[in-house]
Amino acid sequence: MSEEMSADAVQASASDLLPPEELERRLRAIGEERYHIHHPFHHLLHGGKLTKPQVQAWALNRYYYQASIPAKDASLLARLPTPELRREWRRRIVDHDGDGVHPGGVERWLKLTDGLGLDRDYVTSLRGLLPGTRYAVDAYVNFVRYRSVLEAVASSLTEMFSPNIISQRVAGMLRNYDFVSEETLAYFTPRLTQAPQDVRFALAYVKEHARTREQQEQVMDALRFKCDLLWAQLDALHHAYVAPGHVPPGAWRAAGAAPPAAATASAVGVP
Ligand SMILES: O=C(O)c1cc(C(=O)O)c2c(n1)C(=O)C(=O)c1cc(C(=O)O)[nH]c1-2
Repeated sequence: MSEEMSADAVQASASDLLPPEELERRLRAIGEERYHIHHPFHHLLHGGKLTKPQVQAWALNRYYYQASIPAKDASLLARLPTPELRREWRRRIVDHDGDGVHPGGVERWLKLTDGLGLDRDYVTSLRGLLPGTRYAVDAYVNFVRYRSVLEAVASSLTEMFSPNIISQRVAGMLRNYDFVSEETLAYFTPRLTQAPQDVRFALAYVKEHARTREQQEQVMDALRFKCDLLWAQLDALHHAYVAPGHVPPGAWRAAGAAPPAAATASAVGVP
């Protein structure tokens, strides 16, 4: 009997709507736990522990994230029901794509890959991407395309935590690497003001539009999903370029790096 009652109590609390401030508190707690600021690759990057080719690999792979953001925002824009919402979301696309006069984030990211000595045509061809990068980024674009508008908006909320990671990354990289400069890292400067603006809107939206406990859970799950896909991108980089150093066939390798074992074997006639 008492067991049944406690099951009922659990059921009742699961269906209780959280006050919006409590939803926000839980969202922030998800970031505290799961954001990629805790990933070992991030610590190596800003701590100056990576070689230039490893930093090049990061920039090359992350280009795909940057280039895909406006595509995911455009697919959401098409589903937004009011001019006010569309105007807000359109601003994000301009932030990334530029307006034809002022460069946007994608172009600024290419300044970073240029500055690191990567060939622009090769970067934008996406030929050197890690499979893990491709799958993680595509999962984000598809999530936004196929889930509810509420979940799609919620999945952008990792930006609540991005000013911290960006500040740490930029300060650390400028201090620790002689091959980067303020100019090559200029991508990040506008993000420090754009991200909080994006977040103000997205957070207010989910707090207002998650009207059932189930929807609030969906919002939290969307943020977990997004944290995971950012994490998975750094996992892929770490596995390929730090340890154990298994670069997948076809993925970018530093000039002069050893070819894959299979290629070496076949070159000397070993089956
Ligand atoms: O540097 C970072 O670690 C980082 C993280 C994130 C994020 O948390 O999703 C974004 C960005 N940067 C970023 O530059 C950016 O334009 C961006 C857009 C979005 C989004 O989900 O719409 N996230 C992020």
